[in-house]
Amino acid sequence: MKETGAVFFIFGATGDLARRKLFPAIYSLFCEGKLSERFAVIGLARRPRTNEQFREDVYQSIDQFARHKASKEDEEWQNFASHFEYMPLDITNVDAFLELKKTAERVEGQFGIAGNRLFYLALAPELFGSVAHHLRDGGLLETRGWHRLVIEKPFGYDLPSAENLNTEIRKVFNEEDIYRIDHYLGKEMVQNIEVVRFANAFFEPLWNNKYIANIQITLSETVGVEERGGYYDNAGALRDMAQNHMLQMVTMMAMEPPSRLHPEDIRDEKVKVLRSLRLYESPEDVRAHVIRGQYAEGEVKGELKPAYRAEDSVNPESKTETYVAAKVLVDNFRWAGVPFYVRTGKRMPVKSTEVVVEFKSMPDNVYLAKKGKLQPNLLVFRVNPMEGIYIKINAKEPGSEGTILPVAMDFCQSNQVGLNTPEAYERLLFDAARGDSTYFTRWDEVASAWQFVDRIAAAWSQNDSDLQLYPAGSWGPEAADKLLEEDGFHWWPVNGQAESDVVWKSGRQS
Ligand SMILES: NC(=O)C1=CN([C@@H]2O[C@H](COP(=O)(O)OP(=O)(O)OC[C@H]3O[C@@H](n4cnc5c(N)ncnc54)[C@H](OP(=O)(O)O)[C@@H]3O)[C@@H](O)[C@H]2O)C=CC1
Ligand SMILES: O=C1O[C@H](COP(=O)(O)O)[C@@H](O)[C@H](O)[C@H]1O
Repeated sequence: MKETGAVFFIFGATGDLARRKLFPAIYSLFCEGKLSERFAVIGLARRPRTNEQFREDVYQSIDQFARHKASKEDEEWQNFASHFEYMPLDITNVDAFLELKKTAERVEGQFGIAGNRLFYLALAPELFGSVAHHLRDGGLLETRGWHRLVIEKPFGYDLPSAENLNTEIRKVFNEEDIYRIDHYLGKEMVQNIEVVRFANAFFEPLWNNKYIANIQITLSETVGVEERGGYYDNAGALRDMAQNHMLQMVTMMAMEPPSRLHPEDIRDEKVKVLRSLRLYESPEDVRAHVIRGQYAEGEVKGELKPAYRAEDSVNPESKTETYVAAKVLVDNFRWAGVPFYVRTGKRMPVKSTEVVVEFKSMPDNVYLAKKGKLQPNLLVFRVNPMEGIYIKINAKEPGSEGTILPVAMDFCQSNQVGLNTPEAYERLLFDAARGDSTYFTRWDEVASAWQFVDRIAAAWSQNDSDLQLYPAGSWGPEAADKLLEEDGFHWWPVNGQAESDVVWKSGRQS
């Protein structure tokens, strides 16, 4: 990409995603020398903007959200900004795409770009299909370089709508040129799961139902629906987080080692996991294994927050879930009998993404006869906000006669490797531009995930009496705790909460 350059077409350039994630990501790539001088960004949306106004918008977004700071006076900033152009365009109007073609050719001439084009759809999903057709009909796919389509989630509303969307897009783009974003796959520690699993002799041999009791995945957020009430009230936590991010994290934890580090080999292994998910058989089965909740008024970090139903653009009688927890089973040789407990919710007490692997306890042995608390070993991937790995083991209490204490080995990547690791969108944009689709979801993954989720949605649509309200700032409905208690487990605290039993941290005795 660096040699031949590329034009990034950002559809939805005046929107929230572009402002918070995409412009800052492009700026970081620029600052780190990952873009050559041969790049240009064409921002596209309906509202009028001059190039100067657009560059000011980009500056503000970088000032607020980028990890590299910019100064308007700096030559570097001015150089960067000169690569940005804006063109007002209504996606529903095919003639506008003929105009866009001319703009693209002019910009490519100006920066010496050889015809590579990356079309990023930061748009409402209902517009995805028509953009693909209009790109073709407007002649934007006629250059000699590559043409890639980056699509935001959600990819469809259910399996049939996802199939329709896919059919439309595939009329124009080949599967290998479609990059379906799941930004969790761009997170450093999610990518690290593979490495920790497959590059460490003391994990891989234990990574199966003989040694692992359960796996817990938590994606908790303190925010509510913010300005996205209209979208969210239709989607809910199941479609917004579980169908994509949550199930993708299950695949990273459960997949077999790929035969080669090739995108298709890795995605082949991930899709096998999705196909092995046990589908809930009936509405009763769903009710027994999937818990849904919706936040009511409550305090988060000492601040009173309104109920979900009082949020902007949300139906005041909405039955949409803002929390979902489930017991998921992966029916294959490695994972038979190991529950994956997953949960995600808005307005939780902390923002945290964590994966906890709980190992089976040692059989009754001489140490159990001693006074102490033998706890299961835990391996924790801390994805967000701090990045790191935490391992909990049992050890002798110093100075005692064999009393056992749980101790922690805590590798905090943010402290030890350095803060400021690339944001997910930086990695994913860079990968899309260089043609690496490893951390994008292939169509068969999307389809299998919908197949699993559709059973839940269908059961929920029949009867909503199981929707439980939870106060904002709590950990969600109690039924989610019972889900684990019935199996003799409990949720492990996230973000290092309740670590009073930990005596060693970062390898030092405290
Ligand atoms: N925001 C986020 O945090 C996340 C967003 N996403 C996904 O990213 C996508 C974009 O989300 P977000 O940025 O929040 O949405 P916004 O509503 O903030 O932005 C939508 C953009 O689309 C443009 N647009 C709407 N209709 C048209 C049209 N007919 N022709 C041209 N442009 C149009 C709007 O500009 P204008 O009105 O000027 O035309 C605006 O720039 C969605 O698919 C969303 O699900 C995914 C994960 C997180
Ligand atoms: O895709 C989405 O993700 C965000 C949470 O992302 P994170 O990187 O901050 O953990 C969520 O708020 C949003 O509802 C959802 O659409």
